[in-house]
Amino acid sequence: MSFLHVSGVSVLEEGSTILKDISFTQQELQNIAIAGETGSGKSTLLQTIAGLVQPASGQVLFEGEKVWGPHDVLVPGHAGIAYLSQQYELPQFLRVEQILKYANTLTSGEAENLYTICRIEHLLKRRTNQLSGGEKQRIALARLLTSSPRLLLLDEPYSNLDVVHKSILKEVIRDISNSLDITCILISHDPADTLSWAEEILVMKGGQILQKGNPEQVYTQPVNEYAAGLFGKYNILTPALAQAFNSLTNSTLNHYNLLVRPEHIKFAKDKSNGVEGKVQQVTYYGSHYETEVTLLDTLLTVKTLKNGHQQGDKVFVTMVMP
Ligand SMILES: Nc1ncnc2c1ncn2[C@@H]1O[C@H](COP(=O)(O)OP(=O)(O)OP(=O)(O)O)[C@@H](O)[C@H]1O
Repeated sequence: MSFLHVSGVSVLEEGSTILKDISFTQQELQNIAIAGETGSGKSTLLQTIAGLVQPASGQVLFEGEKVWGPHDVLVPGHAGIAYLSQQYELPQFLRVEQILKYANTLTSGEAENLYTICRIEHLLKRRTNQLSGGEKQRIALARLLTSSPRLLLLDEPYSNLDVVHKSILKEVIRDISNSLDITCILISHDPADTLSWAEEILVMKGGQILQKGNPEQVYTQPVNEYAAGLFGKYNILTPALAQAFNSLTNSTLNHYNLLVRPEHIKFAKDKSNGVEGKVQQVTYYGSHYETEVTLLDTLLTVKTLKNGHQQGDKVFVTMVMP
């Protein structure tokens, strides 16, 4: 039995199809991330899993039992599933400890442990109007977790957070899985959040799952330009360039490999191991350089740690298979 089994879920709103035939499974403690452009249906999918949106067809099974939609039950939602919305709200001007006390069904030891995991022990005496956005969000999260859910759905938790609060929240989310044994599904626009955290990534477009795979698969073998673009810069190899690289590297590029990440393009010593090109521009990004090179009428981006080139240089370029 899967922990979560979503099968053939479609959602209609105002006559439009918002989700179309979504199916996937999640094992307990498996980290799943959802990526996709704005309006691709990510939030609607999480809300349907949580029992907050009614599917027109298909079903969600959580721990083997059907999650009923809002049309089927008096109080929408499922006791074992918590959904942290992008628009979470905290009551105004109350002390944090009061807010948490109302929701709390934990023993005092369990509650203390939860506040430590959420990094909010030092905030309990504050009023909600004396908190930063990141602190408010961790309190909203702690409040959800006081009901001891087994599945936590995080809807873009990192948007609007500065670097410091984002890195605190990343640690909190890891501890929630590791120490509290809560399984998570997370939506994020930032590839750095999803690639480093997820065991499986669902790529959504137009209400459908376009690609499903582990981070290495979706990063190095995107099914199309849309999927490639969600996880960073990419080059498109023309058939002529693919053929030239094939003969240099003794490999056979299939259609997946025609979308190539800049770090998989390398400079070579001479024409015996590289295709001749001309440097158009070198840009510094702090952690690396990106060099734009034209070769065989195609503009490619090469990512390197050091820079040894300038505009107009003749260079030789090859490819490493990811
Ligand atoms: N209740 C509703 N009635 C009508 N249309 C809706 C409703 N809820 C969502 N939609 C539409 O469904 C589509 C998917 O919305 P959803 O919020 O799930 O996308 P998303 O991928 O989460 O977007 P974002 O990244 O901007 O949050 C959008 O075009 C949205 O306008």
